[in-house]
Amino acid sequence: MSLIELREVSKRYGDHTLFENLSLSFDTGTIHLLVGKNGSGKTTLLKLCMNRIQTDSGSIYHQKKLKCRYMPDFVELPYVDRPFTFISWMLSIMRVPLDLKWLSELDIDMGSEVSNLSKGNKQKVLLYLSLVGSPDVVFMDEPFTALDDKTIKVVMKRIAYLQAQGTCMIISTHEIKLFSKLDVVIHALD
Ligand SMILES: Nc1ncnc2c1ncn2[C@@H]1O[C@H](COP(=O)(O)OP(=O)(O)OP(=O)(O)O)[C@@H](O)[C@H]1O
Repeated sequence: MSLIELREVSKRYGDHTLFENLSLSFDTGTIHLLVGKNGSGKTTLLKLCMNRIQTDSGSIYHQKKLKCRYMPDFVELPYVDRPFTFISWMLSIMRVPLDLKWLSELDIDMGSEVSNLSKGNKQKVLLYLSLVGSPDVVFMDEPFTALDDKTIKVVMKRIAYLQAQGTCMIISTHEIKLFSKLDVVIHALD
């Protein structure tokens, strides 16, 4: 049985039909890339998969007790704490142990308040929390937009590691080339 299944899902906004009877399944250890032009429905499909928005018809099945993570394309992070305090607090809520090796690999600017971090460093904090531990499913919306080349390599290594551990990742991206060495399923939404 798949972790998540979409069965004949349709979604429209007004008279704009984004998906018509779409059926997809997401299994353990698979990477799915949602690709397509701006406005083609990548974020909408992610939100449907997460049950954050309603379908117009069709159904979405989630295996019970799935550990899911979501990395949105933008979040303000208005926290006065430094990254280490913020991350430790988030991990305690998530009930996931601190992984110092993964944290050091990302090389986050630990000296500034989270709210004052650069865009790339904020994205690193979100990536840390999305890819720490052993989630069953990770949803990521444009996770590479503010990252430098070195960080992209680190993140790709982590994604490959998690895939080997059995994590399913569903990623909206314009950067298909980054995944050329990985086994991925591409969903073209144009
Ligand atoms: N809540 C909403 N109400 C009305 N229309 C919406 C809503 N959310 C999204 N849309 C529309 O649905 C379409 C798909 O939007 P979506 O954000 O899923 O696209 P996307 O592929 O993620 O785009 P981008 O690459 O620009 O991030 C767009 O035309 C958008 O305007």
